[in-house]
Formats: sequence, structure tokens, C-alpha cells
Amino acid sequence: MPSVPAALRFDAVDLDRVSTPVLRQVAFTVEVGERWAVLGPNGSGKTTLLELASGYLHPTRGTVEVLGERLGRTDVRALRPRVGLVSSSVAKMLQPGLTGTEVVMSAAHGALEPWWHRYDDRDRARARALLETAGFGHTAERPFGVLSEGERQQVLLARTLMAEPDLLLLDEPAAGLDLGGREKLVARLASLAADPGAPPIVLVTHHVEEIPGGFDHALLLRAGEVVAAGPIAEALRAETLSATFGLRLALDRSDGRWSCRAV
Ligand SMILES: Nc1ncnc2c1ncn2[C@@H]1O[C@H](COP(=O)(O)OP(=O)(O)OP(=O)(O)O)[C@@H](O)[C@H]1O
Repeated sequence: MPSVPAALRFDAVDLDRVSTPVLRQVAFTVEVGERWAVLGPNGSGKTTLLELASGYLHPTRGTVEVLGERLGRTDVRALRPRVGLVSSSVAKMLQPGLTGTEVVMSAAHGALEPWWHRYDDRDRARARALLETAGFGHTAERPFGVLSEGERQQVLLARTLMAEPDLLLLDEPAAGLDLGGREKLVARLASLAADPGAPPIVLVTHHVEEIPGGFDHALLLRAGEVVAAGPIAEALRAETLSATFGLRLALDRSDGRWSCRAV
């Protein structure tokens, strides 16, 4: 039987920007079925790592394999639609007048606006079902531009899931959300994490409190280098987190959720 390729594999990856190293010797592997949290201070290279994982950047040295395809040896135009990316840069490209349903539906054909393609009733029903499942059915008919930050993030997540990606990448989805918005998003991600049909997930976040229950792996980055990577109980510890942020930190876990403070 052929073995299933890893969802994401970085091997000795360096990424230089204007000859400045941004990532150095980064190595980790996300297997199918795994859910990873990526943590690190501002500027440590988290977004850059997602840009490689989504095929928008190529490594300067080393190898990146996405869904079994090696960057530099594959047509990224065919690869990118298989990778779902939730990031603020996508939100900025959407027309504020589109309804929640239209924003979600537009993903079915990889477009930013729904009228560039024909949609059928099944597309519309599926888009609405994704919003309903998240508990955000009330956004279906509202213009995207008037939605709250929390509602927008849920619509963007539903939009990304609409395209049925084989790998799901999230770049700080809880940034700017209030406590309620954050908890609803974390709950939605926890239910995705528990869904065996959901794709592998890589979530970039600044806060351990935003790691949903069921996330089983962590990658800690400091100044472009891996401090720890692997199963979450080993990679995410007070020592590794302290080394990552250059602070003495205490880390707690309760009911599958994490919390952290300086000591
Ligand atoms: N286009 C670019 N040209 C030059 N340097 C860049 C470019 N994009 C990012 N960088 C630099 O690369 C480093 C890593 O940036 P990146 O956005 O990946 O960090 P991050 O960990 O996501 O940060 P944050 O938590 O603040 O979002 C930073 O020092 C940044 O200034």
C-alpha cells in the first residue's frame, strides 16, 4: 500500500529576505491528521513559515514539501488551491458589500467575488450550512463590511473550509477579537480538531490561551530558529516557552486549555 505523504515537511529550511536570514535550519513534519500550534515573538518568522507552506515563497536553502509536492519542482498554481489559508490579507481583498454567504461561496471556485463564476443551489446551501455549523448563520445575509471582527473571522474560516482544503493554515485568527469572539473561535477550531474528516491544521498564534483543545503538536520559533517542535506535551513547556520569549514563564494546562504568565 502506498504510504500517505506528510501534509507538510520542512527540512533544513533557510529563508533570506534582502540577504537577511528570516528562517534558519527550520525542520518539522506535519503528518495527516495532526493539529499544530506555532508560537513565537513578533518577527520570529511565523507568517513567513505559512507563506512557504502555502506556496507563496520558496526556501532559499533546504526543502519544503507541501502535500507531497516539493516546492521548486511542482506547479504551485495547482498546489495552492489545495491549501486553505485564513489570514487578514485575504480579508482585505474581499468586497465589503458581499454577504456572508457570498464570501463563503466564492471560495468554491477559488475566486474573490461570486459573480465571476456560476454558483448553484448546492454551493449556496453548503455555504450557509458551514456558517450555521459555526453558530454564525446570522451572518449569511449581512454585508461582510459591517460584520464584527469575530464574525468576519468565522466567515473567513467557513470560506476556507468551503474549498475543502487538504491542509488548513491559520495566521493569528483570534487577533483583535474580544473574549467572547476568541472563545467562540477557539471552540470552533477545537471541534474541527476533533473531526477526523478535517484536514491537518497549522495555527499561528501569539497566545497559548488561543490553542484549541485537541491540538496535539507545537512549534516554537525564536528569531527564525526552532526552539522546540513535536508533540505538544514535550514541545510546549515552561522551559521552552521561556526560551522562546526570553522571559521566565509559568505554564498551566487545565481542561485541555493552556495559560501562561511571567514569574
Ligand atoms: N517582504 C519582506 N522583506 C523584508 N523583510 C521581511 C519581509 N517580510 C517579512 N520580513 C521580515 O522577516 C521577519 C519575520 O517576519 P514574519 O512576518 O514572518 O514574523 P512573524 O513571526 O509572523 O511576526 P508577527 O508576530 O509580528 O506577525 C521580520 O523581521 C520581518 O521584518
